[in-house]
Amino acid sequence: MWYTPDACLQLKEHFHSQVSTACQHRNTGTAGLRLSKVVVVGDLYVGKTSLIHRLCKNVFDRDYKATIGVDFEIERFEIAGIPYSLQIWDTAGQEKFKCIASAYYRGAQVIITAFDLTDVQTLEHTKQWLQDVLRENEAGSCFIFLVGTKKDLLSGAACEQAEAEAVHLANEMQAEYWSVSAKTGENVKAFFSRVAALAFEQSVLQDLEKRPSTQSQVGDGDGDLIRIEVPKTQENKRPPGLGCC
Ligand SMILES: Nc1nc2c(ncn2[C@@H]2O[C@H](COP(=O)(O)OP(=O)(O)OP(=O)(O)O)[C@@H](O)[C@H]2O)c(=O)[nH]1
Ligand SMILES: [Mg+2]
Repeated sequence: MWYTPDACLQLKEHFHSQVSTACQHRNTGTAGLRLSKVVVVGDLYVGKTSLIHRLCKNVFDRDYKATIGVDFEIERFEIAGIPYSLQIWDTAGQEKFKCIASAYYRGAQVIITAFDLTDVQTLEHTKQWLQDVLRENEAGSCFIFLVGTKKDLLSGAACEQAEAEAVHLANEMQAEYWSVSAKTGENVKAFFSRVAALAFEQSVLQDLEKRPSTQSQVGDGDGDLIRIEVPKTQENKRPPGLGCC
């Protein structure tokens, strides 16, 4: 299993009843128009850029090109019939670029701490990466994921061992654990679809809370299964002056 109940913080299969009702009535307010900010951090060479490029461009490049500072991609999803987008910030793992990248940590709704499944040191460093991002955000306001990359390079006992250590650390970090391969694409869409679903639900709930109380009483107590489709089209935008030397 790519993620286990042990490693999963949100075991529920359904949206909050208010959210599913709001979706049925196409009454999700401005939530569908908003972008959720996702920040991806982790040591250099763990595969952050490769993971994002697999999702957004469906490509894999064997050659390493270090990210300089930060870069971002926007990926559109459709969740319970409502369009929803993630703005995914790809940060540099190299120490010398850390001060540039950390300027973009603020306002993260989702934090993805990535490590290389074949390099245990990169797992050990994820706690520090997480602390750095949390320092710039309100405590308890972010979904946290621990993601093991390069799953294609491990199998059998070595894989089980690495995953067990990761699940243990994920529990300490209050993070949900996933393992992925940018090379084969394994779990990449499933993982980001889950990220999008959780961010979407939170955004809709926040939107409903802001409305007058009579309007927010729309729940009928029944939830809908979370249904997500990753659309074929996407739009990639880059901030001026970023993502290049
Ligand atoms: N086999 C395998 N190699 C991978 C995978 N993901 C990334 N790589 C390779 O690992 C190297 C580093 O990948 P990047 O995505 O550039 O790493 P990064 O974390 O963005 O590195 P920085 O930008 O320096 O922080 C590249 O040579 C990739 O081809 C994977 O899933 N499987
Ligand atoms: Mg990179």
